[in-house]
Amino acid sequence: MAKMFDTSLRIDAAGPPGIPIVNNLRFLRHNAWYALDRVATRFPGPVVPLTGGNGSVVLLRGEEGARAYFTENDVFERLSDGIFALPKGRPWSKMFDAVITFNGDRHRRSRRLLMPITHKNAMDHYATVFAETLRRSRFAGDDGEPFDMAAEFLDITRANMLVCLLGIEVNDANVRLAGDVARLLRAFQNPLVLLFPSEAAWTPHGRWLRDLASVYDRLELLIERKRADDPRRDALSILCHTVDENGDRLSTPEIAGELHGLFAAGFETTAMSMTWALLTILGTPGPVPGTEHDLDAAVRESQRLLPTVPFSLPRRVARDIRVGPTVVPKGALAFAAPVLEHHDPASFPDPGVYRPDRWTGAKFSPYAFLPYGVGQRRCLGASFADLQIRTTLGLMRWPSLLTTEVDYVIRSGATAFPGKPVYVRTGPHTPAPGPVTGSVRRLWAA
Ligand code: HEM
Repeated sequence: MAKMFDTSLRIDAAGPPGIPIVNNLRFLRHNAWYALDRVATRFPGPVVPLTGGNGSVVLLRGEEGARAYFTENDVFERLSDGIFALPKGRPWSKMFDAVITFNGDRHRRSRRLLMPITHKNAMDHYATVFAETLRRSRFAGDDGEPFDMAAEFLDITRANMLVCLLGIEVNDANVRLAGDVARLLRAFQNPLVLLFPSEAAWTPHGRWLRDLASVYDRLELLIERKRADDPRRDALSILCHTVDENGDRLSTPEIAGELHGLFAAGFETTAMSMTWALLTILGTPGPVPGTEHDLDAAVRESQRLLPTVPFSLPRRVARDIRVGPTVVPKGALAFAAPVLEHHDPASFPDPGVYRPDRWTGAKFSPYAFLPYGVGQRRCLGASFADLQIRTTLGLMRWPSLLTTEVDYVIRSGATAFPGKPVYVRTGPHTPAPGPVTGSVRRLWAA
């Protein structure tokens, strides 16, 4: 914690001054919108000291800021254990042993050994699974009963992760395993789990450690079985049988950590990207996408307008670095904000307007459109997610939108969810819904 509140870090960025500690507390009291609404717009340069008055938490923005943030990986280091400086070597540490938290050579090695899971042969297999999962979903029914599209997409992506990532069928025990994996990370954000680290079985922390051990036991058992089995096209089998040109391979505990990370990074994000895409398609008057090209443009435009990961995963600044006129101090906690870049009128004229045709023949800077980040740390599952979104929406008969008041809520500081269920109905089409209202309109203006 101490590092996050290092209000002694000096920074000289043009913009209004502030009182260091008061501003740090004010920043924490608000949700992430605070940075957008109140702070970022008041600082003109590529470096925005989010806490005002000191350099403990900074936002890097614009072409110059985003380029430094996403390409200077040896300076902007991914945090290994969330934003809290937790002690190392504890039972939970294995949860952070994955490509998503590694830096330097360790990061490069993990990425190299994970890459085969997105090779073409595997992707062809995944596409077949995605189509089959959609066929079994409520989107393929026509009973006319309303259902929550976000919840249904979560079921769909969970099933796809079980079959494509772990290579196991969708049954009760495996769905429970997926739920337990997802809960581990959520529990880590519960202050009761973190602040009272008693290992007694009845405490939240003790329960969490027990759950953690049980999840990792199940994953390691699965890995051992896959190693003994013939190679197959699911990602876990590929990882178990991948040996690089130097004879290097991931060990069983390493694969378990990676599976946890891949699941945590890919399950809710993909479901919410599909939710925002379907919402913008159904909630915009006019024809729905009729061709692959139209759908691709609609998905990109929804990812631009309502990004599922509006703020990047935080980095710690490893040494002083100059970005534009400002020196970002060593020790600062740094963010980039794809949502701000996506709404920069210099890159996207009328940024609040949903306009899929802006993608036809257009070329945008890789630092302006960042749904998956960019550079050496770009989302490792981006092609898996893209294929899943386009296969699922591409094969769907469009339902009707019933809920039109939708809030854009950032949960756990990372993923944007609708605040409440968003109901749709399949079957014969009902009249077009009224205009969509709610806090999504702060980004989706017209
Ligand atoms: C639409 C769905 C998804 C979105 C919007 C998304 C977005 C992101 C973003 C923004 C980052 C961080 C980039 C950065 O801070 O530099 C990231 C990293 C990552 N994502 Fe995704 N992601 C999605 C799906 C997936 C899937 C399906 C998987 C796995 C199967 C996955 C695995 C990862 C991993 C492993 C990283 C860390 C990469 C590294 O640090 O080298 N993601 N993702």
